Amino acid sequence: MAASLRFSGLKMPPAYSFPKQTTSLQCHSASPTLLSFAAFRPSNSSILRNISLRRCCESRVFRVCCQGGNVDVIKRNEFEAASSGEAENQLTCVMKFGGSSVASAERMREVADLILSFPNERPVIVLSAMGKTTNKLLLAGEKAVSCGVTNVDAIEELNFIKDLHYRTADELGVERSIVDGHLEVLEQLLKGIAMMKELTLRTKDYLVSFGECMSTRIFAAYLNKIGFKARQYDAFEIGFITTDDFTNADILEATYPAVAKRLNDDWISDPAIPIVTGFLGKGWRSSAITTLGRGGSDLTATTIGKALGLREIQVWKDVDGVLTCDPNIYQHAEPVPYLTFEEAAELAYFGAQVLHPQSMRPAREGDIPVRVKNSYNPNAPGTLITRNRDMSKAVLTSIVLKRNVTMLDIVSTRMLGQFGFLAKVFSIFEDLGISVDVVATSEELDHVVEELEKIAVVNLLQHRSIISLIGNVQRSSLILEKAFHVLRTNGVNVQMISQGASKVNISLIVHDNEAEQCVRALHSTFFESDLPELDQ
Ligand SMILES: Nc1ncnc2c1ncn2[C@@H]1O[C@H](COP(=O)(O)OP(=O)(O)O)[C@@H](O)[C@H]1O
Ligand SMILES: N[C@@H](CC(=O)OP(=O)(O)O)C(=O)O
Repeated sequence: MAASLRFSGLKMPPAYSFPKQTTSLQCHSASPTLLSFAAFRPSNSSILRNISLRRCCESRVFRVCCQGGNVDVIKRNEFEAASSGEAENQLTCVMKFGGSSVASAERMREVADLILSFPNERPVIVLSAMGKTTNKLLLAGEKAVSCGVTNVDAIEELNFIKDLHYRTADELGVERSIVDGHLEVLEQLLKGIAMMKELTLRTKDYLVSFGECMSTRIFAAYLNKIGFKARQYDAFEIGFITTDDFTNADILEATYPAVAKRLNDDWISDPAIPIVTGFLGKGWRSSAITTLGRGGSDLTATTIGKALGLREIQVWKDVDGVLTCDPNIYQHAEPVPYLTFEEAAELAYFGAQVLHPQSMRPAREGDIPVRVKNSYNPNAPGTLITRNRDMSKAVLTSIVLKRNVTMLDIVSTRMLGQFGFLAKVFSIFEDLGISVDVVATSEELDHVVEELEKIAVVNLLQHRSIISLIGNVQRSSLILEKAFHVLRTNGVNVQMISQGASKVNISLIVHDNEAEQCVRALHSTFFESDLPELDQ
């Protein structure tokens, strides 16, 4: 079993023997100077080459990564003398490129140039499917359900996908055979769906997996062709173990040591840039391919970052970082330079498409900084997400809109405050498997309403939006004062307000048709005009 140990700088013992299979050690201190004496020495010099000492940027953390063996605390200069040159060979960071970054041969070339423009990095690369391939695969599957087996080869999306991948291989000068097999099996799978006239969640996950399996094969082949040794990995073959919740699986703990071992062992025995499929895993009971939910490649990247104890996780997108609001709603959205893991998680959870909702968890647990960068504009500084940041000047960080939410007004038919009423309400949602702040289909809601009407008067209000104000809730009075002033002058009636338990989020519910206008007005007030001094 791999272990991850953590010491506070002050409490760290002068010498300590770590258990075998230790993969990651972290030393935290309030003062960076205390850390100058904190370093580690392998008691067995044969494992020296698997050890590295790193200072995490922007945080006062030194991280020592090793692979098995006993390690003792020693003075930093001793460590440096002992390990000089050896740590040079470790994998250093993870770079994830989303669909928009690898949408064509030209984009793949640019991404390769970008990766190679960091000669000091030895990155693990995570790729999503090319462009809109995942959507096209799902559409092809839906069409296959009703089109009849003989018509499968005429499905427009199937032909689009074939053409895109063959053309990309041709333009990059790699063999078409790299994706031939996958495209053939994909067509067979669609025929199977047509035959069965059904598309289960399990089949959906297998179906969409072709996107990542092909993009990574093409990209790895291209890097090899231009002289940079790369090795393709299917995540479901290297230890990404998940729950069996098809289309929305969770990563299980066993993933971390398994992935670390496989990638480290291969890197040590035969170094080649690892190119890993994002988004995919293997169900622990079913052994079938699972997916981590839409946008799940971000989670693949942060999982690898934590597993290997890397210095940094980079997610490369088509925008200059996390922005102050969705640029599709308001074009004057600006990049947010710094975020905490908590803010980023909240932002993603409440619907900002830019990050997968679960992706911050491994980064936070491993205390690994996440940088959101623009692959179309690599010089832009992007957003740096870390455990802590200076909040002294922070008011609002970002405004997030989640549309098409249904609001349920539930009034107890029994005496107000009756014991167990809320517990009963939530158990109804739990029994029906519906997340309270996630959009449910009207069919599901019929069941909820039916059940709730046994204990309450229920009023169902559809076409609502949640506007989440992510920021410094120490300043909540100022935020609310400003927000309500803006909304009132725009004639908007707020239908509900709640402050998240995480204390970085205030949510307002408004009618769908007023929501975008609200976001724009709130953005102008909070980001385009002066706010009062924070100590007032
Ligand atoms: N607050 C936000 N900040 C940045 N981008 C956002 C935000 N809200 C929505 N987006 C959208 O998210 C997109 C980037 O996310 P995504 O499509 O998942 O990228 P990729 O496929 O490259 O991983 C942007 O193009 C932008 O349209
Ligand atoms: N291809 C998957 C996984 C993913 O993360 O994609 P992207 O990085 O392009 O959002 C999806 O479309 O959901």
